[in-house]
Amino acid sequence: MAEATTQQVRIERMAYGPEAVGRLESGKTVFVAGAVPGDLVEVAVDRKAERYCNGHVSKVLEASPDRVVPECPYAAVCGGCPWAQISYDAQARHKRDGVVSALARIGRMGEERAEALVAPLVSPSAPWGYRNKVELAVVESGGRLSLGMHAADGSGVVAVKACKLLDKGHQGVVKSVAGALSYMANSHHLDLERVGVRVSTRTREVEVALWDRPGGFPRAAVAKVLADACKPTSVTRVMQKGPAKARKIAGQERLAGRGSWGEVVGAERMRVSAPSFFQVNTKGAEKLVELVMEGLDPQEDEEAMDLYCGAGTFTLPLARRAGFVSAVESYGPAVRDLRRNLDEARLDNVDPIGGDAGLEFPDTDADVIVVDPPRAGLAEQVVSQLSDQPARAIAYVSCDPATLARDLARFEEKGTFEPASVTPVDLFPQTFHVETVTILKRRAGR
Ligand SMILES: C[S@@+](CC[C@H](N)C(=O)[O-])C[C@H]1O[C@@H](n2cnc3c(N)ncnc32)[C@H](O)[C@@H]1O
Repeated sequence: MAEATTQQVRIERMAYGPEAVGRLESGKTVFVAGAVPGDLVEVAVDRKAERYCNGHVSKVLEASPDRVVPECPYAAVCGGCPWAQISYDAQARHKRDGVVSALARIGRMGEERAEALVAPLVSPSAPWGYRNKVELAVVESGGRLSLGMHAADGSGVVAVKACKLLDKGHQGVVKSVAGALSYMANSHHLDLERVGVRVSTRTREVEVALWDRPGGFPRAAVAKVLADACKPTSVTRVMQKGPAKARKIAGQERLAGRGSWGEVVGAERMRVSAPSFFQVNTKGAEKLVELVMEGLDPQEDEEAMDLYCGAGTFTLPLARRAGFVSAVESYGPAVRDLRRNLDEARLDNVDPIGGDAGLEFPDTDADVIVVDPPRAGLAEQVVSQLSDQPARAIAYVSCDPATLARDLARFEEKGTFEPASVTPVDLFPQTFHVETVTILKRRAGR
């Protein structure tokens, strides 16, 4: 049956994505942008696929009790806060439900076991003003450069006066950096692909990272205009190669200041270079470290392993407590950051290994292990290698409930480790993303 272009839909739940889910008159699933579970809305259908449709709210007919007016005036047009129309309590409920559902279905645990395993969601930060990083999109049209936030409908950039997700003292930096660079582009050729800004209330450091391709670049003029706009402590240029998404870099140049960004996480001071991963929510990162340390309780006479370790968020606190740490990271800039952070912390009981976690899996017997892979989760080979370890516990930090659930099912098949707890942590309020810390314990007799 052909779907009408506008239909009344009762919204049932949130997807693990920006949209809410309901059913069209035909029974077909529709993913609706801007909706809240419990709403009765008029949906404008934008896209029809064989088994589902996508649409957006054209009118709210009956508002859900969980619907709120977003705190940010750009929420409807900017892609940064797709859940901003949902009250924070309801966001927290839907995130936990999403984790339970992934474990029950993809992890093949069943609803009852998943419900018992998943702890209440932990919210380490305020629901707004929690980010230490923002990434500005850049669009060139008719010889003019526009910088701003990615538009929710993918149609370019949204110019904003401030980003309410960014740390309170720095929300206006988006406008000053965007304004300064678009002004400069009137007189200089700037072939920017994106601009990253990292800020810290704790260290007062602000870094602007300009992502482009190798070639000529008005270094001094850019450094000067940014110094006037936002007094950064570091300005760097990151030259990419290959597809922009792959984030492979041909080189990095320090244009002004320190050439990296500093943050304090718990008791540790860390420096991170622009291309390296660092959690965007510092209080959230601290909560992850706390949950991992509580779950593993590393001892002085024990050996630890930290796979996908980045610049060392877990490596440093592990090295303070365990006798020795083998830390593996595949991305060159992050390995260099890790080495520098270990040097500055005067920690010499870590073996920093550059390479793929599976190929360079440490040739050692660990007592406790941390894994914190990207969204793709663990390679099947890594689950096997971990299952062959004599460790008493593994902390699995995940940013994707679906791949976590898949990997827990693989651990179950191997039979050595079983999950003792899964704690969802909200590092990304106003979005669908949810982080989890799973503690796996060695099964009795294994
Ligand atoms: C989610 S981040 C976690 C980083 C770090 N644990 C932290 O909290 O800051 C995942 C890290 O894994 C690294 N990575 C991605 N694929 C990898 C692989 N196959 N082997 C080792 N590291 C990898 C990425 O470069 C990134 O630094």
